[in-house]
Amino acid sequence: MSEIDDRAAAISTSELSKAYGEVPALWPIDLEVPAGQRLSLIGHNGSGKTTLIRMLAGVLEPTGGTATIAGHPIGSPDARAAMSYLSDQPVFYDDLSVWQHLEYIARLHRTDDWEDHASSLLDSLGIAHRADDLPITFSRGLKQKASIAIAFVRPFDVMLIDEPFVGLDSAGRSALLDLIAWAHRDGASMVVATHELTSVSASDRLIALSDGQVVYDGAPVGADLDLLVTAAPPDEVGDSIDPHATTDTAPDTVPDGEVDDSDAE
Ligand SMILES: Nc1ncnc2c1ncn2[C@@H]1O[C@H](COP(=O)(O)OP(=O)(O)OP(=O)(O)O)[C@@H](O)[C@H]1O
Repeated sequence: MSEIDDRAAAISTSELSKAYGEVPALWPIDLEVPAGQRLSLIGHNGSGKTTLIRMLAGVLEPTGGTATIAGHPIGSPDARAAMSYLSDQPVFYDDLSVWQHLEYIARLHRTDDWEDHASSLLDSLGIAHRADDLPITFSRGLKQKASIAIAFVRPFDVMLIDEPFVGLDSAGRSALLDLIAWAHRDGASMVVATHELTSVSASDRLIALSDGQVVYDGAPVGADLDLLVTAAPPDEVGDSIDPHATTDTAPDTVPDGEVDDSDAE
């Protein structure tokens, strides 16, 4: 018998949307991700995955709608405290080593006994020997590994992960999959946007986006992943896809000439 999880939903959105100028990047989406769920987000290039993740992370202003993380409005201090965000574009402080990044983030989130956890993260990612180096001097893959360690060193209820496998060697990929599985087993909600379709089957749930609209929301098992990443938006979707309900109106408030407004954390 499964235990009842009475925590607030990991993610809840109501008509959350984003447009750039007159172009909708994400149509209004109503999404409920229960606490503890492991969700994979797939879709073709430009389908809206990063847009959704960045709005949830509180680093990109929505055009319309609302959303919460662990019951807290996105962008609020409580939402940031509950959520760890692993961006697709690693950003580091110029003058901090990997270890100093880990210490800074752990202390910022008042993490006790972080050193052992930090050491084991660096070991599992194979970068313990680079702990005292500046991550800004790293290769793309090493930066990604440092960024993964930083995301996992602090406590979180929800982790938002965008394209985490880019640049990773097979050992790094496998270490990351282990970390995601470990955090999920520990009760965290994991949302992973990815083109790495082989990683999807371990999820509880799969959502596919196409041109900013949900074209599939269901179990990963049995889903035709190759078809889903090339699927047209709902009004053109074929019978083999189970389209999820979306609104058929474009985002209502469209700011003029808006550009992506952040990488700031
Ligand atoms: N700063 C921006 N200004 C204008 N349009 C943007 C901006 N950022 C994203 N877009 C557009 O929003 C749409 C969704 O982009 P998004 O980055 O969310 O896609 P994605 O699914 O993450 O793509 P990829 O798989 O290539 O990472 C695309 O059409 C993209 O061109």
